[in-house]
Amino acid sequence: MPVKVAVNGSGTIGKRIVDSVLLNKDFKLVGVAKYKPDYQAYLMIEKGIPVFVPRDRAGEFINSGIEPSGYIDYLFEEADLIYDASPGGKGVLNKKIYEKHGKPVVFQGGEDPEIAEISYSTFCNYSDAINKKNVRVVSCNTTGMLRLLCILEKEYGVKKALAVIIRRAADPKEDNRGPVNSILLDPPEIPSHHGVDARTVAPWLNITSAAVVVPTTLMHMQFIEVELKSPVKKDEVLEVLGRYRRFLLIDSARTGIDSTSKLMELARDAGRMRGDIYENSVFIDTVKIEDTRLYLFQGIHQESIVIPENMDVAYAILGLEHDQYRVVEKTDSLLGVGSLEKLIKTSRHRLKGENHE
Ligand SMILES: NC(=O)C1=CN([C@@H]2O[C@H](COP(=O)(O)OP(=O)(O)OC[C@H]3O[C@@H](n4cnc5c(N)ncnc54)[C@H](O)[C@@H]3O)[C@@H](O)[C@H]2O)C=CC1
Ligand SMILES: O=C(OP(=O)(O)O)[C@H](O)COP(=O)(O)O
Repeated sequence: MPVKVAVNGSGTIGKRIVDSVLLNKDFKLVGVAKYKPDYQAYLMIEKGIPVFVPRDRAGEFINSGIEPSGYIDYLFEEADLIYDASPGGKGVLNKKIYEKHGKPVVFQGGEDPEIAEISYSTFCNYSDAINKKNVRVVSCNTTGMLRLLCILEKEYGVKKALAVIIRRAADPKEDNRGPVNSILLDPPEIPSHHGVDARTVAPWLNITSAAVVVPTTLMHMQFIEVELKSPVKKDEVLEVLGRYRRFLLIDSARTGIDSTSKLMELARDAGRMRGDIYENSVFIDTVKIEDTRLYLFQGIHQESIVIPENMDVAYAILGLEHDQYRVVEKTDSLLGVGSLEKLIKTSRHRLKGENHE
């Protein structure tokens, strides 16, 4: 029997969770909670997705020509698992409603860590999430940092890390946010919330982070410096990251991809849904090793990077699978994680005139 899933909120993250649930035969989407009768609601109805609405707003939907499938409380009652994809800070209010229904919930990174029993990132603490009632998937930048740092910890041990994060100002749809022509310290002190948040998942991690916001909507960019417990070679590190499909290794010299805009174009040209990049985009020419010290730049597509982890965590919460690697394999194959890597490698071989048959 597939697990019945409800999604509360259908903005940047919620709509992507909906699509990942629809791809997965282990899950059945009961429906989505919508709060405004906007074009997104029409689109969902067109796609056959049941839309549930607040009791006091049902009239607005019906007057706009949208026939809801029911009220939101019914959606939560029917579900085995709820995804909260509400605007940051609203999840804590929603939690009181979820508690009445007694269903497990996946919260997002815009909530405070206290909202859930644990904060989560698959490569760091999958097994801690098994059979938990409430789990919080950390935010996009923290997810990108933790994927890298938890793998490096496992392979080499991490002594210390620094993350300097160049944040996108807003998502592409958010025409109400700035800054314009500015570089904003976010916050105007060190550390930024990212390092602190990473330690809610990986308390062993000695990390400092700093962040600025710049006027772009496409992606975040992170400069990471890590001091490892043992010396490494660049090829070894790249081989390790390559084993995990959630890293897209970009060879800028050969592919010409040296910016977030070219990365986005690659994803769109490759036919990724919405042009999403679920992987950490690691620029391999920036991977520099000095004995035990490693430096690199990685691009993080904020709209989609947390979707694989949101999918993985359902298997842990519901106790469906105890082996994180089997879960990652399933999620990655459903979302096509790793497919861009193949594309880049193939074109690289073609550039070198090698036979890739
Ligand atoms: N947008 C991003 O780059 C990322 C966002 N996150 C986190 O994901 C969460 C959702 O963010 P976005 O999708 O960007 O927000 P969003 O603003 O794009 O979407 C939020 C959705 O929730 C709906 N909503 C409004 N009131 C609600 C309520 N009381 N309960 C449930 N839903 C309600 C809105 O109508 C909208 O559809 C936040 O915690 C955010 O911090 C995490 C990673 C990346
Ligand atoms: O979770 C995010 O960023 P973060 O990891 O820097 O906190 C998302 O890009 C949301 O950021 P926002 O709070 O600027 O909308």
